[in-house]
Amino acid sequence: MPQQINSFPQVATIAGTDSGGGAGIMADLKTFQARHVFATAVVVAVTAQNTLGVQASKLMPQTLIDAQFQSLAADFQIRACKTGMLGDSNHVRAVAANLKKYDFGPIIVDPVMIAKGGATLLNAEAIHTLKHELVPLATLITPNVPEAQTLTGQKIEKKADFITAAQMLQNLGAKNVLIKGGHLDLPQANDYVLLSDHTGFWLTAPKSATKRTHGTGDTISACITAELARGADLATAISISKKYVTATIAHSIQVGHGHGPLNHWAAQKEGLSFENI
Ligand SMILES: Nc1ncnc2c1ncn2[C@@H]1O[C@H](COP(=O)(O)OP(=O)(O)O)[C@@H](O)[C@H]1O
Ligand SMILES: Cc1ncc(COP(=O)(O)OP(=O)(O)O)c(N)n1
Repeated sequence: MPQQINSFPQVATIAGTDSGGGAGIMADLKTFQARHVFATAVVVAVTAQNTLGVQASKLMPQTLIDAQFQSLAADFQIRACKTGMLGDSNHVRAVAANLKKYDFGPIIVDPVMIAKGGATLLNAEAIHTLKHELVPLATLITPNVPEAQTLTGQKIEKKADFITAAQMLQNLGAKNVLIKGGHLDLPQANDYVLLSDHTGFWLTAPKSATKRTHGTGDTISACITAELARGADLATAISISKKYVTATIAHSIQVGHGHGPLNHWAAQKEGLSFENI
């Protein structure tokens, strides 16, 4: 009898590494593993980083970016992918060109700009390039409040501002929008979702009083990528991912001396299976 080939959902992160293990590709890989998908990665940048900040970083040569995409496309069936730290204009352009060339399924664009410690992860010129060349390719864009404000010019303070900014991001070409509200000084972590059919909904969770939030944006976007690859519809993938990131923040682990990393085992710790968190 021929051996049955087990097709396992395969995903890709296209982003930067974090030597401290809390954010970027490292957070993505931990999330993918926890959410039962097979993780692959295109390394765009390498950072020397820990929970105290980014000490150094370097962007990969563009030929190596192209080669990594080619390697993945030649051997894997990538069902969904996400982008993170892209560094500069040329690298945003190179990633956009590869995402047009290869079908990696739904594209989740996390428009990472500044690390929690304040380091710039996307320069000013690259913001313009991202807005015009990568955002139009996005199945879903997942900015935090400062990133959404930068991309739209819309100040975000109250609920109506989230809705206006989300509509502006759709006008830039993103099909669906998730604006994450974790940066606002509120007792709740409120996020707003605007879907391609123009319906919107809020996601709300209690805000944990902790500074162990390094990699929250990476984790929620990686979880959405994983859930889409496993077959969920977008609204369900986003709702599951909000629950997952909330659990990883609420059950924090003591690692490092600054903005600590999340607990990617949190769902298991709560006795929640990967299907029903
Ligand atoms: N202290 C917190 N407690 C609970 N949820 C949080 C907390 N901080 C952020 N979140 C949630 O984590 C996700 C990402 O957070 P946010 O800080 O807004 O974006 P980013 O990590 O990209 O800067 C969002 O769902 C947000 O609501
Ligand atoms: C390589 C790399 N990518 C992304 C980030 C951003 O992480 P962080 O500052 O914790 O913010 P969120 O992931 O929560 O948006 C990074 N620091 N390094």
